[in-house]
Amino acid sequence: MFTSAAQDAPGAVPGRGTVARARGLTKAYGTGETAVVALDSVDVDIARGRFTAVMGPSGSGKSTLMHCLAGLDTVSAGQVWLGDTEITGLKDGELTRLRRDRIGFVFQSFNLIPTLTAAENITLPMDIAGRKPEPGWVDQVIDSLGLRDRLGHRPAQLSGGQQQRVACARALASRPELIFADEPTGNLDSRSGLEVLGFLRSAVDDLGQSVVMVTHDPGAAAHSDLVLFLGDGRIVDRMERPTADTVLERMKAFDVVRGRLGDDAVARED
Ligand SMILES: Nc1ncnc2c1ncn2[C@@H]1O[C@H](COP(=O)(O)OP(=O)(O)OP(=O)(O)O)[C@@H](O)[C@H]1O
Repeated sequence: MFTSAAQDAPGAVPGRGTVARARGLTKAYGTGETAVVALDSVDVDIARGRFTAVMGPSGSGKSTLMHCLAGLDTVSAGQVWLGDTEITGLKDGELTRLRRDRIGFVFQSFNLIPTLTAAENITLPMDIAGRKPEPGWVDQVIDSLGLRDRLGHRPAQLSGGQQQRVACARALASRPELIFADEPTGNLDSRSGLEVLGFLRSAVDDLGQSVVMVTHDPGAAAHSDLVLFLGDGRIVDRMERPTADTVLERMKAFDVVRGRLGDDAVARED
C-alpha cells in the first residue's frame, strides 16, 4: 500500500515503486545575506523503470537536484534515498562506492579517458571496483549501441556521437539501479543527439533501466515518460507523456511569470 506522502510526491507513479526519492531536500550555497537557496524543501519520487526528464529555467536548481540525488553533493537539510539506502549521512568512501556500483552517469562533455580504448572506457568503473560484468550484459549493451566495430578506437578517433554512445555504454555496464544524464545531447548535432536519446529510451523500454535526464531542450524531454519542472528550487509542475510542443508551451509560461515579476520590480522602483 502507498502512503499518501509517496503518492503526492512529484514523479511518483502508483504501482511502479521508486528507485530514488527525496524528502525536504534543501540545498543552500553560502551563508547570511549572500546565501542562495538552490533547492527549497523538495519532495520527489523517481519511478523505477521509467525515463524522467528534469526541466526549468536557468538557475532553477536542475543540476543541484541531480547532484544531490546522485550523492555528488551534500545537502543542507532533508533526506535522499537510492532504493532502500539513505545516502544522506553516508561517509565519503561509502558514497564513492555507492555511486560507482549503483549509479551510471552520462555527462554533456562525455568524460572519457583519452588514453583508453572504447572497450577499456566502458569497463573502467567495473575494473576499478574489481567486479566482473554480468555475462552477456556488456555485449548486449555494446550491440544495442552499435559500438561493436569501434571498441579498439580511442576517444579522439571517434565522432562526438560515438563518444557519447561509449559514455552511455559505460554508464550501463554495471547494470546500475539509476542512470543520471546531464544534458547528454548538449554537445551533439541533432542526428547524434537523437541517437543518444533513442538509446536512453530503449535502455528503459528494452533493458529495464531507470533514467533521469536534465535538459534544456523540449525535443529531448519529449523522449521521456514524465517531465518534472523546477522553478526557483521547487518542483512546480509535472507532465506525463510530454511532446516537444507541450513542453515548449510550459517553458514559455516561466518566461511570462518572469516577465510579470520584472514588470513588478520596475513598478516598485517607480
Ligand atoms: N557552487 C555554487 N555556489 C554558489 N551558488 C551556486 C553553486 N552552484 C549553484 N549555485 C546557485 O544555485 C542555483 C541553482 O543552480 P543550478 O546549477 O542547480 O541551476 P540549473 O537549473 O541547473 O541551471 P542551468 O540551467 O543554468 O544549468 C543558482 O542560483 C546558482 O547560481
